[in-house]
Amino acid sequence: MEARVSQSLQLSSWINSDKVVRKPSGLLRFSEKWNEKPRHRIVVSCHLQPRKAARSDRRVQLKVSCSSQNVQASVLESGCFSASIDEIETLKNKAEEVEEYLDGRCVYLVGMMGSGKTTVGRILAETLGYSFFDCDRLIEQAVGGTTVAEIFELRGENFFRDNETEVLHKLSSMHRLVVSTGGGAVVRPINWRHMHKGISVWLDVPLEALVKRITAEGTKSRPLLHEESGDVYDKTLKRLTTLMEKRGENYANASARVSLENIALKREKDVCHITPTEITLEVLIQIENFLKTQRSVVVL
Ligand SMILES: Nc1ncnc2c1ncn2[C@@H]1O[C@H](COP(=O)(O)OP(=O)(O)O)[C@@H](O)[C@H]1O
Ligand SMILES: O=C(O)C1=C[C@@H](OP(=O)(O)O)[C@@H](O)[C@H](O)C1
Repeated sequence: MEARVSQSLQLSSWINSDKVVRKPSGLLRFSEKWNEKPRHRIVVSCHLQPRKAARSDRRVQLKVSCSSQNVQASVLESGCFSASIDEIETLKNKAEEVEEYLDGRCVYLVGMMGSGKTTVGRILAETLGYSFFDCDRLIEQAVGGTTVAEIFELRGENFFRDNETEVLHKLSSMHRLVVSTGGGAVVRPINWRHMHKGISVWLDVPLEALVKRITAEGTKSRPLLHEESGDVYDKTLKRLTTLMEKRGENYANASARVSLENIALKREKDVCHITPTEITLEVLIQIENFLKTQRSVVVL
């Protein structure tokens, strides 16, 4: 069922769809359900800028929400991002090239908390026609609907990590998934055994940018950030620096690395202005590079 949900999200299949309802506000709404019984439903809302702009300037707000009667709503999550039509086309073309090499293998996004695994993961899944899963949400469900922060507080980090390993184990037997892992999933070698069944990508974001994102969002949902005292920016930076020192080598186990500093250099932009769509494109490029190299090694 998961695969069917994400396939219907492929941009080509819905953006040209006859079922799209156009409203004067510029809102396009597309709703689809499967089977005779309305068990699975997906709603895609797409805001096109109403003004007349050059094609490359027109931006699309994509909002995706999915629900299913037999899968809890938080598994099939909602997301929102903005991209130009040209960017979407470039992403789609790159995804088509990468799919040939990827051959249905899962993609695991790893990286520090706040590195954009969830944001980029959703776009990547949609672009590849894969299903998206967020490990933290799956752990919360496995433990009975409590939040990650509550699990840490009531059951401790080890209990959380055991559940994380179990979730990765289960996901590793599946195909065509993009998985957003928790920032600490890279520490246990057993988790790498599961993730290496697919392709792993490290979203490498400079600490200062991470701190800006996390403090803007609030640190409440991230229990490992509550151990320092003082100003929220300083203590978050301090804690992330310590975690990064411990985990840097672990992240480097990933099949591919996407460095925001490198993207910023390439695009002559500030790191903080690199969009999730630009990062997703780089993820696809790096996956392709890795898989091409792997293929050429096998041929030799
Ligand atoms: N490229 C980006 N530029 C600016 N903010 C971003 C970017 N990617 C993600 N964010 C924001 O950073 C925060 C953390 O992103 P998220 O995807 O939840 O990270 P993770 O899943 O790695 O913890 C969110 O508020 C998100 O909107
Ligand atoms: O870095 C970590 O150890 C953690 C990161 C969190 O996930 P995100 O990376 O999605 O924030 C979550 O798994 C938990 O709070 C522990």
